[in-house]
Amino acid sequence: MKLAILGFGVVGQGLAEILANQCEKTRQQTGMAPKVVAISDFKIGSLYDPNGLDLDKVLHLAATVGSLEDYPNSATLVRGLDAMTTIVQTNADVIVEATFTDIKTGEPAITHCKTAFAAKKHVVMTNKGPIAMAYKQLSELAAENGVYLGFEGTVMSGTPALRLARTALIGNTFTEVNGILNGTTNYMLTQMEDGMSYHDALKQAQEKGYAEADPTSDVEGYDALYKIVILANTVMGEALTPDDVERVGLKTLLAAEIQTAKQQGKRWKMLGTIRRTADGMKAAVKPILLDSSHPLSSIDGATNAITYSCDLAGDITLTGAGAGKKETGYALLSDLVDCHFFMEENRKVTNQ
Ligand SMILES: NC(=O)C1=CN([C@@H]2O[C@H](COP(=O)(O)OP(=O)(O)OC[C@H]3O[C@@H](n4cnc5c(N)ncnc54)[C@H](OP(=O)(O)O)[C@@H]3O)[C@@H](O)[C@H]2O)C=CC1
Ligand SMILES: N[C@@H](CC=O)C(=O)O
Repeated sequence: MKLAILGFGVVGQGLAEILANQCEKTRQQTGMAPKVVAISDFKIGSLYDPNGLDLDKVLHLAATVGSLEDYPNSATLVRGLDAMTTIVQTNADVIVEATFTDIKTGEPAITHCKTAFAAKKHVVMTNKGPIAMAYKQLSELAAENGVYLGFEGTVMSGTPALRLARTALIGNTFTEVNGILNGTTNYMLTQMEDGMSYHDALKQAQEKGYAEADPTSDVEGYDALYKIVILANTVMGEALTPDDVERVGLKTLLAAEIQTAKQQGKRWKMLGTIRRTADGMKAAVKPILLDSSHPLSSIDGATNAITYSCDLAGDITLTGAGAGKKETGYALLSDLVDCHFFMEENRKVTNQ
């Protein structure tokens, strides 16, 4: 399995660290042996070696100088390829899409996916744009081209919110889904309850790698809105679009309201909701005041939680990290394992 990583920020480096240091167990359990052949990043630079890159050297340069310029030259090393050229011209068979989530168009990541599929390459991604804006089209294109499309990390990072619903809970109809789906705002709300200012709480969330490159996406609720759209499309089988979701940002809440609620044993949470109603699907992302008895009221910090209301299995709540370097890197690893099994299955069928 030869990987090209597009976007080498928090998440791309998170995956690379796991592959460099903690992948042996996965190899023993699954037989998967991934090799990173290319990295393409606006900020840190781009490298391609068809024989594989030395991840220890790459990660050291990223951590110390923030640039790949000093990576040692070799006869096979190519520098400076942009994302599209990396997809088309390298020998990678799996594209890892970890670039910027554009909340208006989903581009250029949608084009990255389409280009990869046309070149018969698999895609795993944490970028929410393509799945929120174009899931149906992309999943059909992947199937037509016989390639894998993985997107577990787009909702709740390394906590398997999508895989749980799409595999373990199969056969249920989800009547309602409620979740705390944005780590940044939940972290901010938790800090603000203890008196921290909005700006300091946001700054900390950014420093910890939770926030989007443009944190407006987090605080105005667009990031959670995208996740609601992804859940509706991929888990509930409903073709919801971003325009169908009511959205209210965190800024509408005053710091005093947050602290007063806490003194009354209540908590404000940015809640994402999708409900099947007699009038169709109703979806929203907004701050809601929860009683302490509510199953989502105790969720602190960058932790996320989701409750699936299932017609057969009842209410099932899953809690775990909603953002973070290692956690989101792990989400990509879990998709790579799934992709490895998909590739193995294809190989068996081809050899029959
Ligand atoms: N951080 C997290 O916990 C989570 C993040 N995600 C998603 O994963 C993706 C990556 O997030 P994260 O690593 O935190 O973001 P970062 O901003 O840390 O890293 C993204 C990197 O990609 C580069 N980049 C952007 N566009 C391109 C492009 N077209 N070609 C090459 N490089 C590009 C950026 O460069 P520059 O800065 O110069 O633009 C930056 O270096 C995002 O889509 C995010 O929504 C999903 C779940 C959790
Ligand atoms: N910015 C997002 C990162 C994961 O999707 C968040 O804070 O949850």
